[in-house]
Amino acid sequence: MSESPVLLNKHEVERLLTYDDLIPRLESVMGKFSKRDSSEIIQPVRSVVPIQQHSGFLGVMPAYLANEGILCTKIVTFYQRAEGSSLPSTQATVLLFHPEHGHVTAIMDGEAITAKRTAAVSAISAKLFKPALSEVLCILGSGQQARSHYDVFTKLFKFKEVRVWSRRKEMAQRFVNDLQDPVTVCSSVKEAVIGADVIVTATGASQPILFGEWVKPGAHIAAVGACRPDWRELDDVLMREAVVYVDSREGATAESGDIILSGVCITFHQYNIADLGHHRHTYSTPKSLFSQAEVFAELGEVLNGSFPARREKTTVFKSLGMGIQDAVSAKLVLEKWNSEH
Ligand SMILES: NC(=O)C1=CN([C@@H]2O[C@H](COP(=O)(O)OP(=O)(O)OC[C@H]3O[C@@H](n4cnc5c(N)ncnc54)[C@H](O)[C@@H]3O)[C@@H](O)[C@H]2O)C=CC1
Ligand SMILES: O=C([O-])C1=[NH+]CCC1
Repeated sequence: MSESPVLLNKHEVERLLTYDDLIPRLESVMGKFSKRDSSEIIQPVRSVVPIQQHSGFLGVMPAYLANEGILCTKIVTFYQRAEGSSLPSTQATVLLFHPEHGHVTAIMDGEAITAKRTAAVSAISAKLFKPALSEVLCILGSGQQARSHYDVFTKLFKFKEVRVWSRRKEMAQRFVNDLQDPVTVCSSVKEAVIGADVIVTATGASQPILFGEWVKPGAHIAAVGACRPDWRELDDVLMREAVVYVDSREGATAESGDIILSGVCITFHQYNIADLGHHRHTYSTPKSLFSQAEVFAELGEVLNGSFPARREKTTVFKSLGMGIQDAVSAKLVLEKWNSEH
């Protein structure tokens, strides 16, 4: 009979998962994923069940990494919370399985994994795409992701100034009060982003909050929120002017409102020639005046050398989150735990 699974709470996962260990594993797995070798990695696009009555979603994120012997799934819920709600908007549990026998080997908190792996992947994007001279970091949002992004970005890079903006100024102030180093609290998004070299968007917004006209040419944007096809954080100007990188092309096509909606401007009608008394033919005019923002490459395609990092341009890394990122994180946590027991 199989042994009982190891159970690890948020505190344990937070303690065991370090950015120094995590970043090289994420770089390696994302590079491999982008080679699309299904004998090595299988990761379908996340299945999402809307919880309409409560403005929430349940997502299931499985992944199998054959060569590393990792079989995993994360189960995550995410909600659009009312302003001032004390409930977390993202909650998750990660399960590791024995790939050969199929039983569960570990059940662990997924909130810490989600916060750290997402921020670590954004930091990898910044390593590759941020301008060589990056002095100002701007974080939009003041929740869990904002905090993990602050932690890893200030650990890996040296900024002269860090700015934060949140919907309610007191939330940005509370965020800053928890930190050791000085951070500027901004009253508007515009004030926060003007002149910034690196911008993190980590909000629950469903309409654009970051406008291209405010963004310094050559800046890098790590866009973490807007994980639904009808949600956005970034406007059309920014999406069309920037070189756009994504974590997974399939995920971006299915889930990123910033990409999917970026071209939809004017919709023309379809009409049927039979209406005009001729033979029956359906004619349709172009659906939109502008074409959609193009995805230039996956982060993994840059990591594995198939595409360049266009650091000289304004760049957007559109992150949606991937099961493989959770899988390598969970494996790392379990390895560390095993080494202590
Ligand atoms: N790309 C990825 O892999 C992941 C993305 N996410 C997404 O990142 C975003 C942030 O997640 P958490 O930090 O966990 O949430 P959180 O609830 O801890 O923080 C959300 C922040 O967004 C702000 N916000 C909410 N609605 C807003 C609006 N309409 N306009 C402007 N600001 C608004 C809140 O005031 C708060 O500062 C969410 O959209 C979440 O779905 C979360 C996990 C992974
Ligand atoms: O990757 C992830 O866990 C999530 N992305 C959007 C909400 C949760």
